[in-house]
Amino acid sequence: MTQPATDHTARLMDGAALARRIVDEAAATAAGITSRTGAAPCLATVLVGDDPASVTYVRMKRNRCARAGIESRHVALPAGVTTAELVDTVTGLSEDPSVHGILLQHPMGRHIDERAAFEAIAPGKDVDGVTTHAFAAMAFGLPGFVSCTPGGIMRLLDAHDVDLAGKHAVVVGRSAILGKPAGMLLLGRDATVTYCHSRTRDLAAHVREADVLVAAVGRPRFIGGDAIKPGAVVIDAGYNEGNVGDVDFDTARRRASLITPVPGGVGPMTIAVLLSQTVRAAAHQESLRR
Ligand SMILES: Nc1nc2c(c(=O)[nH]1)N[C@@H](CN(C=O)c1ccc(C(=O)N[C@@H](CCC(=O)O)C(=O)O)cc1)CN2
Repeated sequence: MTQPATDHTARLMDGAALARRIVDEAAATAAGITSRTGAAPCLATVLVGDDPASVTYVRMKRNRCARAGIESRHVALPAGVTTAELVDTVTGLSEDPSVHGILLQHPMGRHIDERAAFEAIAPGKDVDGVTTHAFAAMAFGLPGFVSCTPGGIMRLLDAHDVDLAGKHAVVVGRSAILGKPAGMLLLGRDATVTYCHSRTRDLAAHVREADVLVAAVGRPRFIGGDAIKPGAVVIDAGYNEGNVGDVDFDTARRRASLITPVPGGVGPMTIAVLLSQTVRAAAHQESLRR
């Protein structure tokens, strides 16, 4: 993996192109389900409040669904909704046989118990991989739905033939739907995983040791390229305002062997995995009804 640190530019991992292929596959599966059952796979999207970034992400998800022949049923709740009301809404969708998958957009507001809200999603409809059930299955290496961004990261690594066994993967960030599951998935592929976070001492020293770096802190250009090990694979899962990642791309690409751009890297993969898992959920629910 060693590369000279000068006169070098990393190869881009084109998440947008790979996402298009995954969405095309999902569209073909959706078409089959629709012709067999007379009803398209259906994703319920639940949005609390009107945070502009969340509004945009949910709109993007619904647009991609429409293009893939997946119905999306949107539930917009006021910012002041209580946890109990949100749980009731999600429980109703979990019990509705015409809904195959549920997406509850995060963040939901500081007054909401997000864990309680996520846990109201029936495991079979948790196409966003946010429940304890999904996390445990993923951690044990059992089949199930994975959290979409970490799932997208793994698909990007596989598409670029990145061999993870024995490699040192450093995950910067420990959120329940990104950093933590990303580290577990890498561990499941025999990487040696270090988690770093806001209380980590001398972050740069850890980053320097990373063969594979996953940046998921949510702070623009937080990780400078100078700390990146020459030849490292750099996955930037940051989605900060202005489409800026967590890694300083211009300096990082001079040292990395492979790097995801922002935009066009991990972001589109997140949505592609959501659609792919939605049609899988619909196909599974259809098989149970036969
Ligand atoms: N319940 C969930 N909430 C959130 C998730 C999630 O997976 N499940 N992820 C993030 C944000 N997110 C999806 O919700 C997301 C972020 C960015 C993108 C994306 O495609 N970005 C583009 C650029 C955006 C643009 O063109 O405006 C890119 O990187 O190319 C998709 C999804 C938070 N919440």
